Amino acid sequence: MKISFIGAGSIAEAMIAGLIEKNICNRENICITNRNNKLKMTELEEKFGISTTYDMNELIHNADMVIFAVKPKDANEALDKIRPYISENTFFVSVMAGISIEFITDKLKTNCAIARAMPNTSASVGKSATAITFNPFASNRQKEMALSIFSAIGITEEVEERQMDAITALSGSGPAYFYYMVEAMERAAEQFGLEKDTSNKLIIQTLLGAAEMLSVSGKKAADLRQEVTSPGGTTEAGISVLQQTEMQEAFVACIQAAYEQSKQLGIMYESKIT
Ligand SMILES: NC(=O)C1=CN([C@@H]2O[C@H](COP(=O)(O)OP(=O)(O)OC[C@H]3O[C@@H](n4cnc5c(N)ncnc54)[C@H](OP(=O)(O)O)[C@@H]3O)[C@@H](O)[C@H]2O)C=CC1
Ligand SMILES: O=C(O)[C@@H]1CCC=N1
Repeated sequence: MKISFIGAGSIAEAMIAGLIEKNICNRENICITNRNNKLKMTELEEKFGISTTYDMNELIHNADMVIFAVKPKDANEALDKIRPYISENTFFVSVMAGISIEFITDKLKTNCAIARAMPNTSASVGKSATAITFNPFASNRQKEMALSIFSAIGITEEVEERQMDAITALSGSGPAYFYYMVEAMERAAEQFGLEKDTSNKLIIQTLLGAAEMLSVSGKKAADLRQEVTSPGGTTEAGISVLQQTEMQEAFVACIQAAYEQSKQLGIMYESKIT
């Protein structure tokens, strides 16, 4: 199988790391390009043993899947660049936030198979939570291929395209919310004068353990929280501060803002169709 990437940033690199770890295809059959950052190309060649090229024909020709991973603001220019190399046989997989399949179809001017996917950077360790949707030109074989590739680097849910902005806000951006919370825990640990290595290990294991409990216990988050919260105890004292500061409301507003921004990215950059 040949998988090509257009865009060599955070998400492409996370996906490649995960795909290589799972031995999905020969390293040389993963090919990648970026706009002009040659240093990054060399770095990726050395790190992963994958192929790099600025020749769009080489990149797209015979690729079973072309994964499009540029920023929404660069979509117009990048789609213009690759249009001459796209045919009805191309399977185009966009991971861009906010940008619709309709926009991509209009830009590519070809009835090729298109998937819109939203993975996250935990793909790098095989733990992405990916949502995916397909246009009507995607064959069963192409759908199965995309599902198998994304499932190799995490879990995959097939969804309707109208759900993509919400999912982008929830699980696309999601890892960052947890990292942000960990940053706060690190600050607290530092203020207590705890040894950094020790506190980091404890924080990470706490996060992993809580995620595992949510995954396997079959209990709701609210019930698991109650189990930790002894009346008159430490957790109650801590959580009451989070309640006073309306932390849950802030979190909901955070995800709402990410959702609005995903919609806005579509409105902003799709209006520039040329
Ligand atoms: N980061 C994340 O967690 C996630 C990101 N996404 C989506 O993935 C996309 C990429 O995000 P991310 O990886 O963070 O972005 P980065 O900024 O890290 O990388 C963007 C890449 O696109 C390349 N690029 C820009 N213009 C062109 C062009 N005309 N032709 C070829 N390559 C080009 C850049 O090349 P150069 O460096 O040479 O300019 C760079 O390699 C976005 O649309 C984002 O919404 C989706 C899920 C998660
Ligand atoms: O922040 C962003 O726009 C991208 C999309 C989801 C995660 N990162």
